[in-house]
Amino acid sequence: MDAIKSMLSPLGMSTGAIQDTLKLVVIGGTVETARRASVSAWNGFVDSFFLTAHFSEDDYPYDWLMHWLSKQPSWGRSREFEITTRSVNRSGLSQSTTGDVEEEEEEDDTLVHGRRRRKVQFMPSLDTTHTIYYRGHWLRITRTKRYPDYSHGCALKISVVARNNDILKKLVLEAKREYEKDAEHRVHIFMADTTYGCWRWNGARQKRPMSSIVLQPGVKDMLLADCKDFLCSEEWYAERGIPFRRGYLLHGVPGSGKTSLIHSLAGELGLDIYVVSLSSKGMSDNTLTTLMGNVPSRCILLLEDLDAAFTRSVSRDEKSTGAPTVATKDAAAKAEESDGSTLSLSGLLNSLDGVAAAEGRLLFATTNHIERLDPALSRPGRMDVWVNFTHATKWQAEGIFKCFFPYKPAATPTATPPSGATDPSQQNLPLPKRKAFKHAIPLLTEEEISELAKRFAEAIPENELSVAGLQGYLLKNKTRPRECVDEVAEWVIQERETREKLRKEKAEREAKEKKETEDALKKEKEETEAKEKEEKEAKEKLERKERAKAKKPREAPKSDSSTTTSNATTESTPAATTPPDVAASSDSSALSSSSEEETSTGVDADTEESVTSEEETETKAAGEGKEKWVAVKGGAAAPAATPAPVATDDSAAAAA
Ligand SMILES: Nc1ncnc2c1ncn2[C@@H]1O[C@H](COP(=O)(O)OP(=O)(O)OP(=O)(O)O)[C@@H](O)[C@H]1O
Repeated sequence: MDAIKSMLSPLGMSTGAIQDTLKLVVIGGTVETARRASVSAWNGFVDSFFLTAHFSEDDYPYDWLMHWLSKQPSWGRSREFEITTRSVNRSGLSQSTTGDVEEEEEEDDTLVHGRRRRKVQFMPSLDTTHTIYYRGHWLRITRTKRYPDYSHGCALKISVVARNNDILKKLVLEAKREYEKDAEHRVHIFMADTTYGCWRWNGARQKRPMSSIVLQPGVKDMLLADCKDFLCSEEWYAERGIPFRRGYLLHGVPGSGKTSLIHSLAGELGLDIYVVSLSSKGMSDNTLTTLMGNVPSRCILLLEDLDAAFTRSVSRDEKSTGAPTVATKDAAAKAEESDGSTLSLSGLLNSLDGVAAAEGRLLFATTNHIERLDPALSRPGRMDVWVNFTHATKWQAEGIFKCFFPYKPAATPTATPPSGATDPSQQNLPLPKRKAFKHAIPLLTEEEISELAKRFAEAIPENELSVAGLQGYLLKNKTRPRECVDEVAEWVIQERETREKLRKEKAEREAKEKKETEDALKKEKEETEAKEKEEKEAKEKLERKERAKAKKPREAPKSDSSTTTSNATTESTPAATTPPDVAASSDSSALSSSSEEETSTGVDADTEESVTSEEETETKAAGEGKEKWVAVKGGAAAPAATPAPVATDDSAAAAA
């Protein structure tokens, strides 16, 4: 210290201030060291005594626990929140604090300016540790972000002081049970993410009752029974060494209920739906194989619009065969370049039943054009059950009418359904009990609704209109059942007219497009031919020039000797030796020299003659012409004009 003092004294600093600074540094350092030591001791304690479980947002247990936590009163008392109006877990169930939003929940069904009022939800904020008491243990719960730069990718960490992990198992099982109980009215949809080759949760939809799907008698029951039978026959398949997979191909006209049936089946069987669009951007064999390998064992895997996978066409043109024509091959190549899609048929087949393909899933594929499918794709083993969907039959029309108009509940409920209507979709639906019915629908008796449904069905032509079309008409008239039946014949006529008009427009459009394509092709052909002709001519010229060049040195001595005699003779030499092609190729120079001569001599015909025709030139070189040339040039402006033909020849030779 004395040494420091003696060192600093010449600088004029007070030793008291230095001492105080040093003391502060020492004290600060000690405190920080103590803090760090205590943190690491605590972490060591936690690590050695706490059991810690991690839950990733990508997986179901995270959802179960978030749902379970949202119901815990202690979670509700937490002092730090994020506020959101979005559903925060896969079930779409509210992630709300208890108490705070009950009032909001009561108003859930009210509409404000025609829109459903949004529910505000409170979410536990990130990186905050919450403590919850559960079955005699204190749970420390922290929600963290796995990738700070991305909005997705949260994780949950739960630590508890316990001797074994029984308490955590109980917690997860309880959370799962509660989640499934609350989510039993929903179907979860997952979409394929081709960029990362993974599945993304896309939403949870209300289950659709099977009775709301109207198909020909027996079809729904057959499918449902087949799916149920498959799901409980794992051992049977294993014993026989058959891969535990089943495929269903739903094909037929658009708007006939293919997708709706799959949704409904998923609800009935309690399965989630994993949707792959094979024509989506970036889809490749590898991505598809990874995706297919990652579907859970019990689920519905849906391949939509199977026929569009390889034509890469978004159009569902009925006339198109889907066969890879030359044009479509080019288009496919271009599409491949632009969207990076490299899916091949063999890649698809491998992903469906290769070694890496998942087992236990129900594969559903839909297509509007079964004739376009490769037989390998639709063979048994890949597609075991085929169902054809047609336009609406009278039976379907009657069923869908009954689904739309509920009847007035009778004082004594009628136990027996109308004769021949064992299918629930052919039974009149009673008024919904759960909520007050908001639409002003005149309530008719069951008999009247049945009667109206029959009349409605009679007016609908068999196998001509889509069920989706009928649904659209009924939706427009959902509060007018009687008028709906009275006006249906008129609607059918209108529909036919509209379809006819659309068909004509389409035909015209196609004819126009065809003509445009043909014109474009014709023009292209003409252009190509003209170009080829030009090239051919240029080539010929070039050959002639080369020939001329080769000829020139042989005649050179002649001209040399003539130069000694007169200028005129010198001029005549190139004219005589210039082959016609050279003359033609150097038209411009010839013309320019001619015009020069023209101005100087007023005679050009002879000059042109001298450079345009081989025969003439040769004749002239031999006799008369030569004389004529000499006479013109020599007479008027021989010295000035002398270089012109030479220059012409030179430039032609230079060009050659
Ligand atoms: N058989 C049916 N029973 C009840 N509703 C149906 C039926 N067919 C179609 N619909 C109704 O029509 C609409 C379209 O049906 P859906 O999407 O299931 O048809 P799709 O055959 O899958 O059509 P696409 O081939 O164009 O995908 C849905 O709203 C559905 O309610």
